[in-house]
Amino acid sequence: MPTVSQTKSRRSRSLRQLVYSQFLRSSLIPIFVIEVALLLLYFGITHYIAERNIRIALDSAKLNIAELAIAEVHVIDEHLTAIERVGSVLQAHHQYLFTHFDHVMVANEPDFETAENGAWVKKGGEGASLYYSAETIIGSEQLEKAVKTEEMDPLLQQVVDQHDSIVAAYFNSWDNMNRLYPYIDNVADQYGPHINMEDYNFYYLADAKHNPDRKPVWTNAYLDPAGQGWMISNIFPIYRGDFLEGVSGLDITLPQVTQTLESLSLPWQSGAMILDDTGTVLSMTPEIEVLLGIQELTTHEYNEVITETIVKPWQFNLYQNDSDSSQLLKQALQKAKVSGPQEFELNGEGYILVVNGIETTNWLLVMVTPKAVVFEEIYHQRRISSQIGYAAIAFMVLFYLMFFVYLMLRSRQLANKIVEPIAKLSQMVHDAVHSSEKPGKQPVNLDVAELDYLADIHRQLSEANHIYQSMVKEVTRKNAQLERISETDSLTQLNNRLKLDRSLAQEVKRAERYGEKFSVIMLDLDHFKRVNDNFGHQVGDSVLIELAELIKAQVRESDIVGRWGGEEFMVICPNTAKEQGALLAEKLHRRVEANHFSTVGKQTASFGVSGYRAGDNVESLVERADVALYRAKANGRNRIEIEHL
Ligand SMILES: Nc1nc2c(ncn2[C@@H]2O[C@H](COP(=O)(O)OP(=O)(O)OP(=O)(O)O)[C@@H](O)[C@H]2O)c(=O)[nH]1
Repeated sequence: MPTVSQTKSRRSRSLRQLVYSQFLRSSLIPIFVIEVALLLLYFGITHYIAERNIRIALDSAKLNIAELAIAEVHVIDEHLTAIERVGSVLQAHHQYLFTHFDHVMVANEPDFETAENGAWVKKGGEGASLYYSAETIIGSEQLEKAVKTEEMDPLLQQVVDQHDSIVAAYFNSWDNMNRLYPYIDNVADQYGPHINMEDYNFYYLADAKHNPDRKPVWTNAYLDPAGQGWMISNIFPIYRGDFLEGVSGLDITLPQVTQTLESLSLPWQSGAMILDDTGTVLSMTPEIEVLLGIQELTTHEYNEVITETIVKPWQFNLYQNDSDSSQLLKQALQKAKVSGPQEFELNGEGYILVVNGIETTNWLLVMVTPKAVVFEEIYHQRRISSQIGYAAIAFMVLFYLMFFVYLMLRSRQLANKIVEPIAKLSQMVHDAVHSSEKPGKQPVNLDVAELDYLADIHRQLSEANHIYQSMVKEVTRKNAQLERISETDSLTQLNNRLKLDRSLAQEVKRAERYGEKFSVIMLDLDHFKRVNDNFGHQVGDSVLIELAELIKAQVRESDIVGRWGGEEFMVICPNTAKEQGALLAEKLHRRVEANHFSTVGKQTASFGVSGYRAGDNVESLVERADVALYRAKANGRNRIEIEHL
């Protein structure tokens, strides 16, 4: 017998699934949606704030850097102006010397000699060194100049000794004389035999053609012939009247310029460089070296004599170097000149570039600031915000998983709480429907009031149903009893005429359908009237009862025996041909004849036998048996007659 759960419809969902899906819809999905929305909001807001902060910080950084750059330019400008002031003193002194050349008196004349290479130099090691190119013929004029310019030495010495940034002070004459402090021991070897002053920038830049205003002039970076490496010079012409006697100068090495640059208080790990008017990097801080991928020139190995101006290689020229970094810097620089601080990107890093002119020299101070440093704090904040966000996501996922498991368990519990009593109730109904047992009177406790109520109603219904079923059974039994009575002869307890008629009809149908044979025996006691007359009706009745039992005892179980009426009986023999029916009649005849009936003694009976023929009905079949019986009576009784063919 299937249980309730087994008979569950396949299309319907179980109550447990229903409860679970309701939980899912009403709790989990809304929570998930809200949490995702909150996270999106969080990330959106923090992103917006960070971007806004970056924009504000960028603007303020640009402003700060620009202001700072102006201040730094002032510092450099002042530095250069201070050197120019020193130069002016030197210039005034040298001009005075030449203006009053005739009156100059020198106490201790130095000794001179012609070096091996033909250059004419001062001996000794006192004051400044003196050099005359071998190409200049040393006459009295040259000797006088060499001697009288000894007057320059104390001031040259003082200038160099008192100013850290000035490494050398000198005077170069139009006829290729060089007087330079500090003293160069091997000056002839250092300069070589020939020097043509007009070939060097530290001379020609100050001449009448390049410097008609006779102002102090700053050279670009060049390689010092005097052996001090890479440097720049502040030079100024020395005129006697309109005649250019020569050019005096102060030397500053590039490392010193760089030192000045590095001493600037640059914010945010900014780098700085000074560009001269040709676009050559005069000096740069290490940050710019990294950016440009070149190393600043500091020292120089003097393997050869410097015979002309040697400027920095083309790689140092921002306009000529075609590397990506140089090009980027150049573009940013040109834009910055027009519209202020510029942003550019190099190797995935963002930078801010600011440029300012250094008035004194016409150079440019370029400051480059990495954005990452400017925004470090903001980036840090953003990283923290992101980390908080990711932690929130992780927490949310964890929480959601835990909540999911919790709700699943809860929903299962709830589903069980609802499902189990319903299943119990369903099983009860199922059992009650399929069981004949009387339902119990005890009320059922299902822990759910509504279900208990339902169960109680069901119990009452079951009780009523049980009573109804009992009544139906009783009625059925009575009906069956009535049917039996209606088909039974009350005297002999054999089948009555009604039952015999029904059986005959049934056998006729069966014979028609299956082609079976069957036969009918009709028997009638002979002269029964006499029994009644002689012994009374009651004795007659008992004779009939005795005969009924006798017949019953002789026939098969499958034969149908009945009282046709009065003292006339019938035996229906299914599946029995007429001939066998006749044999049975014979047997009955002998038994009746042999029987000693109580009170009345011997009795006889007459028999008529007929067999089913195709096309027969009950009437025709019975009539032929009846005719045969009549013939038996007519032929003397106590005999058997079989129907005629
Ligand atoms: N005691 C008793 N007698 C019955 C019953 N039914 C019919 N009889 C009698 O049976 C007798 C039948 O008589 P008849 O028809 O003349 O037949 P018979 O005397 O047997 O003569 P045959 O049949 O010609 O040999 C009548 O006297 C009926 O009253 C019954 O139920 N009980």
